[in-house]
Amino acid sequence: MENKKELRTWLDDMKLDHPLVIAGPCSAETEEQVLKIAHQLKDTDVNYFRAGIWKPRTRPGNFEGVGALGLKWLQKVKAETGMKTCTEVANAYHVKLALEHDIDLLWIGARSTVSPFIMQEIADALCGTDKIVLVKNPVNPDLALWLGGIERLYEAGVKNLGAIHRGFSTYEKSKYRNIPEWQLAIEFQNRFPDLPLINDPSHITGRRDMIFDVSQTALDLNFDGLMIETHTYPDNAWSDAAQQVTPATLVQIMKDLQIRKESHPEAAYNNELNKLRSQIDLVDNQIIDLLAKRMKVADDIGVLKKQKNVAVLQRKRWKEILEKMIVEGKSKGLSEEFILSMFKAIHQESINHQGKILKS
Ligand SMILES: O=C(O)C(=O)C[C@]1(C(=O)O)C=C[C@@H](O)C=C1
Repeated sequence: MENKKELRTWLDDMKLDHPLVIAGPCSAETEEQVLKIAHQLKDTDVNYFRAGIWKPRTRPGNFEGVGALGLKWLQKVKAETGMKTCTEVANAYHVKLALEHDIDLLWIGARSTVSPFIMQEIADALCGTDKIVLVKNPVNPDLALWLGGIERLYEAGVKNLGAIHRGFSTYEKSKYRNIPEWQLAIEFQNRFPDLPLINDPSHITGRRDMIFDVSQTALDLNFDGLMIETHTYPDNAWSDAAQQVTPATLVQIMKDLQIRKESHPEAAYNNELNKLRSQIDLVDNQIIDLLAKRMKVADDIGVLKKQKNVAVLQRKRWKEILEKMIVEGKSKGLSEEFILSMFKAIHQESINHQGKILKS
């Protein structure tokens, strides 16, 4: 699959003056709940009404969705409000039922994207459909697996495609439910700049108070839309209560978000920008020179270690460097997260260099 302008035709055809918005409850609970939320979202920026019908849960015993019955409620939503509808599908049977109930947009969840077998089954079931199909990133930060899932759909003749960035599972403690790994989303855009990319701040944050911030970051990174879980009574939701917002909050979020342009035609702005970019280029070259210099010292240490048969990894020294650099970085306005990831990468390169020397 190659990038091409036509990949975003379905989105361009909507002629929106704001990012695409998909909203609605995490789970369809009752017909009354679904319709109430839909009516509250009817005259807002929301383009697609979402509701989970089949809910993949990490452990058994939690609410697993109302099943096919919920599709009838979504049909009612469309009939009563005129809103387009969407839901998650996780196998060929779900696809068949969703298509039979004329669901307008289907998305494939993170736990399905990880499995090429399931993705192929879903792709075969969707063969040739003109419905919009969005693929969430797999739970692990694996860009090839994510793109591979989308490619299976493309090869099955699904042309109205897109992706949803919902963050990645992590073993490390984090303020996020699923860490965003923005770099991966940027890489995704580098590979497929015209494939619509939607952000899911609800699943990234797991907390409603962080949804605005993550949404703004996504828009600043040129995402095409947002999927935000919305419930009339978020605290009483049957699933993911902490991350849902009320329809009124959603409206406020959409009002407060700054939608920025990709560029600006003004000459003065572009001159100033180019001057600053030249400075960045200069500093970037200095960084490379300094890194090469540091690596040369690491190579010399490698030679010493080889002579005396000493191990590459020196945990105590490494811990000292990290601690010192975190303090140093903080005093210069650099976050601990940044210092850690940068120095971990430097250390790894140093280890790779010394490893080669010791093996030579
Ligand atoms: O101090 C050392 O022993 C080194 O080899 C240098 C270095 C580094 O790059 O800073 C590399 C590997 C060790 O684990 C610790 C530190």
